[in-house]
This record gives sequence, structure tokens and C-alpha cells, in this order.
Amino acid sequence: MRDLFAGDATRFERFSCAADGLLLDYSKQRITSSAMAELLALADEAGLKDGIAAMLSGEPVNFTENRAALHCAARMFELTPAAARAEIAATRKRLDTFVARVHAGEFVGATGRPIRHVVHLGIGGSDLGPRLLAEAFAPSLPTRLELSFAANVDDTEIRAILDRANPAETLFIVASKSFSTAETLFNARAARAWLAAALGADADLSRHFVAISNNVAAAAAFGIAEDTTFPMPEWIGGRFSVWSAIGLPLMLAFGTEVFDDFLAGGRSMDTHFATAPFAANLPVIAALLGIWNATFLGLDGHAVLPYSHRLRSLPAYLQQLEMESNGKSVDHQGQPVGWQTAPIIFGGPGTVGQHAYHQLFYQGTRKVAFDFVLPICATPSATDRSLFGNALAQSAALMLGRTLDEARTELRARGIDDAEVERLAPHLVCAGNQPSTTLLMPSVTPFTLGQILALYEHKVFVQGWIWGINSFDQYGVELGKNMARDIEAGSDRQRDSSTVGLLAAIDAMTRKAG
Ligand SMILES: O=P(O)(O)OC[C@H]1O[C@](O)(CO)[C@@H](O)[C@@H]1O
Repeated sequence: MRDLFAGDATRFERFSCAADGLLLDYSKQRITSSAMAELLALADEAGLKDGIAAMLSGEPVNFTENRAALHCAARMFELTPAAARAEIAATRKRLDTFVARVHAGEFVGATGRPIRHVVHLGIGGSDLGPRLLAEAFAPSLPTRLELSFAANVDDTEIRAILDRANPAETLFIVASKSFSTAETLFNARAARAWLAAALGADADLSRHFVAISNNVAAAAAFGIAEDTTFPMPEWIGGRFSVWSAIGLPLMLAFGTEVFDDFLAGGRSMDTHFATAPFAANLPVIAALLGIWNATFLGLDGHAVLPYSHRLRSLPAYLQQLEMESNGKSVDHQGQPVGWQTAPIIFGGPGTVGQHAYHQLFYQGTRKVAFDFVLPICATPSATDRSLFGNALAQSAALMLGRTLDEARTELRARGIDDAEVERLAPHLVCAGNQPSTTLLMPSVTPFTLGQILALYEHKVFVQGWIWGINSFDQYGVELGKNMARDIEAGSDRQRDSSTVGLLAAIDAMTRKAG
């Protein structure tokens, strides 16, 4: 890349793309004009235009489960079927009424106290989106009530929330598309027991529960009232569901108008995705670069590095979105695809990671690609400037590296003698040539969050389409879930000697401790 930059003063202009206030700089990717042209040809050859039309029109692009993937309808994108949008609008109307009643103090707990604390219980796609957005919005938007999240089956998480909550004023949202996820139901039961202990078994505990689910019957069986059960359509996947009723905690905490801004951001990315030519289409370019890195260059990892504490949960959100969607290896016919698909996604707030795992990026033996995500506010503070500086320095240093000669020069400048320079210089060499994309977004707002989450969703769809896999099922996850159920139930189905040995050891340790 040093050579590519040295030989082309216009590389940034040629390999960056702006749309809707966002800027995607991919000049630090290991691509040339001809590689980009080939990738765009690949998108055409794979029939991507038809793929996009199929997804938007509600065709069963989730071909194993024979379902549509209409998350764009949840943000009211006009090219999606009117019936799907009407279904979303009907639920939204009920949500708006419910939120207004909570805010007005009309919807009250069992003892007549207003709701001041909302605890969202969900996991995976029923947790990561609202959690990310709540963290992103909280520093700049007024909150109407306290909002907490519990996902883990380890009750340390929910205990810490319950210990500081007032039962009479707490509302639990049980968010589960299937309403059968063990972790979420465990936490919901823990919440119910806590409420019963505090308010009395005779108290109307249904005044403290709301359900968001596709399995309305299971929510009713749990004891959640019909008027506080909000449906989630089957055609919206869990990891694509933040736009649906799953956004209720955000509406309660920040207001429905804030959620509308978020939806508007997603919708504006939908319009861009559906109409911009592929060569100037941010999700398509991001997807093609990901394919280039994972499939053609064979890179194993993809680090998501937000330079904003408010976006600290973006890597976790994208981990589920990308790895659960495109962590697949067979095509429509069930045949092995024969190429690498999704890389391992990881990351964290950029400036924190710099002092932890970036060392491997500079001098390790494995190769990784990066997304630097950088919100730019109109009047940056000194800290904001430091964040920009760090992000740009990291992407440049990873790309340029440090040659042996440069290492020698640096050491000599420190007054080190020649023998010591020769001994140390190889240890300072950084290979460079590490590919990155930098995404600039104007500030962290509900609208810009909507844009970037929709951008990544479309990227995932494009990649899945070109790789020829189903981005919308998750059968792999089921295997582990079933095995956990068997182990908990004491069944010895498929028991290997390691599991048998560990179970015996756990048994002995618990008996000893008991
Ligand atoms: O919303 P549910 O049905 O509780 O599922 C939670 C998560 O579990 C998964 O099914 C994987 O275990 C995800 O796809 C989903 O987002």
C-alpha cells in the first residue's frame, strides 16, 4: 500500500465514497482499480440487483426456513410490502399508547406507584441492539426513566439490578422472539419471584411485565397480559429486530420521537442501498471489501474499532449480526461453498484496544482487517480531537508499518551505538500493509446510529448473497442449546468421556463445597 499511495496522489479521492453525511474511506484497503472492477463484476454476476429486490419485496430469502427477511419494513421503507408495514404500524400504535400511559403515570404498578425503572430482559438480538443504542443515546439525550439490561443466565447480572430497584416502580420487559430462550426465561422467573416476595403473592404482578415476542401464546402462559404483549413478526430475524417492538425500552427511556429518528436514519440508508449504483453504494462497497479480505486475501479477522465510548457495544452488536448471519459454509443445495465466508469479528473502543491487542496487528503473524468508526461532532472538544488523532494515527501506522531501515534510523536518533542498533532493529520492524476502512459519521445521534446499523445489515446481506449462503438462519446455535438442555436434564445422550469426566469433577467439587 505504501507503493500504491506513493504512485497515486488521488488515491483517497478514488477510493472513498460519501453518502447521506457519511464518508467511507477505503483507500487503505489492499485494492486497486482493477480489483474493485472485478469485485463489482462479481456482484453483477451473482445477481445482486435481483437479490436486493427479492429481499425488499418479501421473497423467502431465508430459504431454509422459507421466510422473508423484512427488517426494512420495520423502518417503514416504502419498497417493502404494504401488508408488512401495516403490521408494524398496528403494533407501533399500541406501543405509542403504552409508552404515553407509562410516561403520564396512568400505567402503574400493582400498588399504584408509577413506573420509574424499566429492566429489559433478553439475549442476543433481543438485547444487543437496545443495549448499544441506550449506551449511545444516554450521554446526550434526556431520559424519562431508568433503564437496565440483563441478558446473562448468570444471576449476578440481574441481582445487581434488583438490589437497587424498587419493586413497586419496576417494569420488566421480557423480550424474546421465540419466548423459549432459557436465559431470558430464567431472568423473567427471577424477576417474578423477586416481585412476589416484595409485593406479596396476591399482588397483580402482570402490571410489572411486558412481553415482546412472536410467540404470544407462550407469553400469555407465563402470565403476561394480552394488553402488554407486543408481537414481533416472524419475518424479522432476532439480530435484525432492533427496529421492531424490541425498541420499546428505548421508546420508554428516551421517547418515541427519538426512536422515530433512529428509524428515519435506517430508512435513509435503505433508500441509498436500493438506489445508488453499486460503485457508489456504501453497503455494497463495504461488503465487497469484506469479501476481498476474507475470501481472496484469506484474512482471518475483522476488528471493529469505534473511536467513541458511546459506541463501545458496536463490536458486540456486529459480532452477532455478522457471525450469526454469515458464519455458514453450505450453499442453497446444501453443498460446501468452497471458499471462506465471514471472518472472526471482534473489537472494542479504539483507544482502549490500542493498549491491549493492537500489538498483534502490528507485529503478529496473523492478518486482520479493520473498520475504524469515527463520529465527528460539529464542535469537537479536546478529547474528541484526541480520538480523531488516535484513529487516524492507528490506521496510517498499520498501513505504513516500519521498515528495518526506519527502525535503524530511529534507534540511531536515540544515540544508541551501532551494535545495539543492529540487535534491536528487527524487533522494531512492523510489516504494515494492514487493510482498514474508516467510516466517518456526523456525531452520535439516533439518526446516524440508524444509518450505520442499516449499513452493516445491508453489508451482511450482500455478502451472504454473493457467498451463496443463507444469512438468516442459525441452525448451528441450536446444537449447543440442545446439548445444554440435555446436560441440565441429566440425559447422557452423546456423552463423550471429557464431558463425563468434567461432570463427575463438578459433582465432586460441589459436594465438597456443600
Ligand atoms: O429472541 P429469542 O428468541 O429469545 O432469541 C435470542 C437469540 O438467540 C438466538 O436464537 C441464538 O441463540 C439468536 O438468533 C437470537 O437473537
